[in-house]
Amino acid sequence: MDISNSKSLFANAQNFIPGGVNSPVRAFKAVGGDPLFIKKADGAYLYDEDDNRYIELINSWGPMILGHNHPVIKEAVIKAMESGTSFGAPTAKEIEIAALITKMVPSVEKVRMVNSGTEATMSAVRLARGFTGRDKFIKFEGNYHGHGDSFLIAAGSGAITMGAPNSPGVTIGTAKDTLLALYNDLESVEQLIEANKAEVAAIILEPVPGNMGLVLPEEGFLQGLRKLCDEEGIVLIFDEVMTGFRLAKGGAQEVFGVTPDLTTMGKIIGGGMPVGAYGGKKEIMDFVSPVGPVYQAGTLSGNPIAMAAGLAMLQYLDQEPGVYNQLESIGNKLVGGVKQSLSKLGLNYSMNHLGSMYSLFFSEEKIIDFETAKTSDTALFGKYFQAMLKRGVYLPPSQFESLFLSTSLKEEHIEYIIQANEESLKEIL
Ligand SMILES: Cc1ncc(COP(=O)(O)O)c(C=O)c1O
Ligand SMILES: N[C@H](C=O)CCC(=O)O
Repeated sequence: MDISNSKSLFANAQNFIPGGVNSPVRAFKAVGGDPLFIKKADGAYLYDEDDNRYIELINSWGPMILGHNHPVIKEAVIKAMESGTSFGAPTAKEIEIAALITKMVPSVEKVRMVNSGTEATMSAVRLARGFTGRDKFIKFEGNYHGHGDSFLIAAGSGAITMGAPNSPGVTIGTAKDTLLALYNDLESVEQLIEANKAEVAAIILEPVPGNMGLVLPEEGFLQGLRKLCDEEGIVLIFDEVMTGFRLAKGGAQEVFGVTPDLTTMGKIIGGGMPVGAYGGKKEIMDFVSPVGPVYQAGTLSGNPIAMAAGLAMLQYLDQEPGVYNQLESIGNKLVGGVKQSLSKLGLNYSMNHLGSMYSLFFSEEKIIDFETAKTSDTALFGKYFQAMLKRGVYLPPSQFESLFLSTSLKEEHIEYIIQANEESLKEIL
């Protein structure tokens, strides 16, 4: 495969951009080789600067749930562009999207739009602190909530991929208020709460973590957290930046029937534009400025182009019959095929799957948390990644990320991926 244009662009990019990329995981450091520079994308495909075509299994890290360049989103963006790109003033579309979010995610009674998932999680924790008058919060090892200082402690995603789950630059003062629990381990949470009685403002978690590879909550874990929060006056925050509008209209909270106090959203909510949001109970959300004392603002928050894209995306997901069944069926077929190949080849690698998200771990352990995720053979994952790429399948370039499927994957794509997966496994083992 000729990737000479990507190679020379990457060499040049490194002169002007740290590591040549605007987000670390894109640099392919964990899997070797040079990153591909992407020229365009359409439906299930990405095209690089050398005109190679790849089937998409990242989908911009989740947002492109309908595939790329979907006509509904494209038309909404073009139409919005004709009226100007930013006003810094309220618009009618902001009410429309906020109302639709509250309909799709009933625990969200009021919502504030921001520009990224990072802003959403930072703002939600600040709000929980302001609301409770407490300073500390609990997060889980291997969960990723964006790059806010207080989250870069035992963080998943690019942080663990780059070998820096605890980032320099985060002060001891900040870090001391982040308490670390073990995912799927209620006892570890109870101990932290006991040791920090009446000091914990919030528990924040990815209800279905996708940033240490995909991990599923064990029976009773989310319910147990809800109970603890109720007993201790702690704000329960579900970070649904990945899972929101993906696992179901109402996200992981709908799938597992557990209601958080606050929810953070991102990715799909912007239809591919930079959007995040946080929302939840009215009594908590009314603590946000200008009605309440907790400050949070944004020059481009609620940007009209971004709102048009997000609204078109959410309306489609809300109204198009069978869209989540379609995603479920794509996921089941693909994962079923990959599992068949694993057993045919006598491999016991672990797979976690839910709806349109899955991860194949190069580990024979059941992956239930950060410790077990880290048993994966990341060097072997790197070889697998390259073998798939060579066959035109674009995976997340890290073992510690989930794959994201889109409705644009048709039968022929699924069959091709299953075949490529089997050939790749044979090649690397
Ligand atoms: C669960 C989760 N929370 C927060 C974030 C941060 O979102 P963003 O990258 O839009 O800042 C991400 C992804 O990066 C995420 O996966
Ligand atoms: N896991 C991250 C977000 O979901 C990956 C995106 C990034 O860090 O660039």
